[in-house]
Amino acid sequence: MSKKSTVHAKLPTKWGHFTIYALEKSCDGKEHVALAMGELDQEEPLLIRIHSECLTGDAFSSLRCDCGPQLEAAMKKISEVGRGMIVYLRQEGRGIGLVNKIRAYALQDEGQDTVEANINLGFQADHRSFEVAAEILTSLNVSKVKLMTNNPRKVEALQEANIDVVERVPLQYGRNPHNEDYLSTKHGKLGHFLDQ
Ligand SMILES: Nc1nc2c(ncn2[C@@H]2O[C@H](COP(=O)(O)OP(=O)(O)OP(=O)(O)O)[C@@H](O)[C@H]2O)c(=O)[nH]1
Ligand SMILES: [Zn+2]
Repeated sequence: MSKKSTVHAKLPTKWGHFTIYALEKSCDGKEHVALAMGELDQEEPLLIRIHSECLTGDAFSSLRCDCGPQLEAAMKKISEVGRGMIVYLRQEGRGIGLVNKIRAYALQDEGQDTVEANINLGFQADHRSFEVAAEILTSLNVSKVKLMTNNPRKVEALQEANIDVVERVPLQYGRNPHNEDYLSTKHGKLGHFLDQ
């Protein structure tokens, strides 16, 4: 990714002052975002979160998933440390898009779990690639990280792309009666590290 394809500006938030990077020319053609705080290219590993877009959870406080509380917790942790980055990937619905995610929700309303719904719509259980996250990190000179996630695939994807993941920081927030089944399916079928 060339430097020309990245624009940045100040972004004051509830959790302190970030710099927002908007990335125009990622390998998948989507407009991804990075929110950064502090010096990025120091030897000390950077606390980061790779967050997949969830309009319903991130913007509308949906209780069907855990995305909103995870995003808030990650921004808060970064502000406490004073240094870190959120890589916000435009991978709505684990990569199937918003309309298909709502189709999947409709199937879940009829009793299917999150994986069965994806498969019945003709998609993989998880349609994402995290290659683009590594591309973004590299373009911003980040090579050594502590990764906030419960998803082992994110750790593997960064390692495969030669990003040094020195620690996985668990990010278990936002469990509620509406997302109990969703979280247990993530644990049982998608292999997420989640306390049951
Ligand atoms: N297809 C589909 N996508 C969903 C569903 N619920 C949430 N999502 C999407 O799932 C993505 C978040 O993935 P999760 O599996 O919750 O978590 P993760 O990113 O794999 O792992 P963490 O780093 O631990 O949060 C977001 O893009 C959401 O929009 C669903 O029922 N079906
Ligand atoms: Zn969500």
